[in-house]
Amino acid sequence: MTPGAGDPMPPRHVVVMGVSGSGKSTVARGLADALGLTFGEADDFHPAENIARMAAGTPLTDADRRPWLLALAAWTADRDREGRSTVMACSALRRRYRDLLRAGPPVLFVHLDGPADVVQARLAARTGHFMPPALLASQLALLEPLAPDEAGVVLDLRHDLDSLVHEAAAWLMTQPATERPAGLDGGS
Ligand SMILES: Nc1ncnc2c1ncn2[C@@H]1O[C@H](COP(=O)(O)OP(=O)(O)O)[C@@H](O)[C@H]1O
Ligand SMILES: O=C(O)[C@H](O)[C@@H](O)[C@H](O)[C@H](O)COP(=O)(O)O
Repeated sequence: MTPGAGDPMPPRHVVVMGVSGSGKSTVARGLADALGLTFGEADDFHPAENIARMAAGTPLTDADRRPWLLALAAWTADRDREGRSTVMACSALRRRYRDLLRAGPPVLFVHLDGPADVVQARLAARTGHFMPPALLASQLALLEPLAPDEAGVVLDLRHDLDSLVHEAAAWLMTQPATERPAGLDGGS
């Protein structure tokens, strides 16, 4: 595999996770820019029906999410085959969702966590996004924090963007290359 620009090591894959409004997209973009990683926005992978459902104030079901999560894992596997490291903004609220995201190449998680009132205020101030602030309660109810056996770190979403990017990048530097399952072909 040929490493891409700014990619001295084998490809690595990061998912910035958290509830809607936690700052995933902002931090993931910042991290991608800082480290020269390929950025992915999970919102862009939702079929139109999922977007319409959320915009109408109805939380997605696990069945709604499954094909979406599989498409995200396939995108990561494709970039991996190209030798590109990635960072994706994806809610990844439940362990079973993260298991689907981990189905191909290994994935490291950066969970942006913090008080609901801070997130609620951010959602109330955010414009031009399909996700209604009222869905935050369902997202918080669904959220399963990273378990000790999941490769990841929890960062305080109240920190400013530069700090969060530095914290995430510093943590990534401490992570050894993850062992890959024998015969890994990127999940296809
Ligand atoms: N660290 C931060 N500090 C202050 N505001 C932030 C921070 N990160 C994101 N925001 C703002 O909060 C809102 C939600 O961020 P966004 O990245 O869209 O969250 P998500 O992708 O998790 O839904 C946006 O308006 C964004 O500009
Ligand atoms: O699984 C879900 O319920 C959705 O994917 C949701 O978690 C996601 O957060 C929305 O796409 C809103 O987009 P933002 O998270 O960017 O607000």
